[in-house]
Amino acid sequence: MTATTPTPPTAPRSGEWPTGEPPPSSPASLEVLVHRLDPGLPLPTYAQPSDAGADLATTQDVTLAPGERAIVGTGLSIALPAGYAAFVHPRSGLAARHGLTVVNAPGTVDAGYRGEIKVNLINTDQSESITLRRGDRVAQLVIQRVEHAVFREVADLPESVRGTGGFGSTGGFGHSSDGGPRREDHGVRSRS
Ligand SMILES: O=c1ccn([C@H]2C[C@H](O)[C@@H](COP(=O)(O)OP(=O)(O)OP(=O)(O)O)O2)c(=O)[nH]1
Repeated sequence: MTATTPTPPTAPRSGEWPTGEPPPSSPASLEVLVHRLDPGLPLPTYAQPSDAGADLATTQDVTLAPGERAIVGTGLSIALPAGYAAFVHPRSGLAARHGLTVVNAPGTVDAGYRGEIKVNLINTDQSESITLRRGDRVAQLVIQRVEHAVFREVADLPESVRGTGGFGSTGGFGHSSDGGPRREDHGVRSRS
């Protein structure tokens, strides 16, 4: 038998997928058990093969007045493998067009949760109501691996470049690294 010499990997060019191949058109798949509490509604659906979020539909009609919240059902319960969580995110289009978002974005669905996935919606528009009909796609579910930390208490933490600088410590709207004058946000006030 002739020994084959393994082909050395070619170094990826800048911007290229590391193997030299085009990137996969869809992410690696994970089997997630799903139970339809409302068989009239679809399973979570990825609108495009490479989407991170699978759309979730509301089980009920609801009208949200400006500033109003509502918890809607999705008719779905799932069993995630241990080490995963699902996150209920808003849909960008509804947020941009109507101000519809998720109050607790992203909502966290724990691996052990077997109840119905619910969506806590809020209409942030100041003047327009929004009416959602049963079956409308109101949110998206992103499934991710999560780590469980082992919290090890120490007297001092290792140093870092940011250190203890928190909210706004790198400046206002201006870029902090371009050497130019920074546009600070002194004039910006949040409404109370
Ligand atoms: O947008 C969401 C967020 C949560 N849940 C469900 C799944 C989750 O596992 C459970 C509890 O959520 P979370 O832990 O965020 O809520 P909590 O207020 O901390 O409640 P708990 O004391 O039950 O942990 O509620 C949803 O259906 N939708």
